[in-house]
Amino acid sequence: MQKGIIVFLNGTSSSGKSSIAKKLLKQTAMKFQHVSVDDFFQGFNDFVDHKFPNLEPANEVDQNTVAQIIFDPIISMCYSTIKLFSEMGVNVIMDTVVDNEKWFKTCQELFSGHPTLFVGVICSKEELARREQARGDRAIGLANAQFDGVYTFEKYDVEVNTEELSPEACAEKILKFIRSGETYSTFEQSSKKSLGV
Ligand SMILES: Nc1ncnc2c1ncn2[C@@H]1O[C@H](COP(=O)(O)OP(=O)(O)OP(=O)(O)O)[C@@H](O)[C@H]1O
Repeated sequence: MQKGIIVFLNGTSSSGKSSIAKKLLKQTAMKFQHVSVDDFFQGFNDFVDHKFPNLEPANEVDQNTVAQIIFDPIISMCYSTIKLFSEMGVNVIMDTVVDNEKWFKTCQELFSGHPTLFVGVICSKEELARREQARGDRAIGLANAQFDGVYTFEKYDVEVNTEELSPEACAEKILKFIRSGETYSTFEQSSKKSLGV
């Protein structure tokens, strides 16, 4: 049974991942599903808001504790969903920032044996800062904070520089690689420098 391709878009916030994903979804030559971790967090927030509208916490819970209790399982759920879709033969675009070694290794373990196309979505710090200002819906400095944790790889299957290429051209470059029939070996062989967990 043929597994679905996982298109792993590796880029910081504002690098252009969602814009590329939109173009991949719009074309008709090949079908994809778009899986973003944001949707899983949104689902959790909606669940709490609707199911527990009168929740009155008796304790202050700090961000680290929240992250340990709920962020990790939510992120795991997102990655597992991607794996499941691939197992079902569905092509998936993975649109989430993986900026630490722990989560990168988790993806590698989970996606082992699944064709994972490793795409470097490249953009300079200066342009990321400019986009962040222009968007107004992301914390200023977020991309810069993620930069060193995200761009730690020497090799990708496909590299797209979003300062030079439009989202359409980036999507076309990715599709061209898929059509070429080359195998995707880079992801399994990659390792992230130890940059914190
Ligand atoms: N190839 C491109 N050329 C020019 N501008 C771009 C390009 N790709 C994205 N942008 C612009 O950069 C901004 C961020 O793009 P996008 O939402 O695709 O990034 P992202 O990586 O998905 O960010 P996040 O992870 O924060 O959701 C948008 O304003 C978008 O219009």
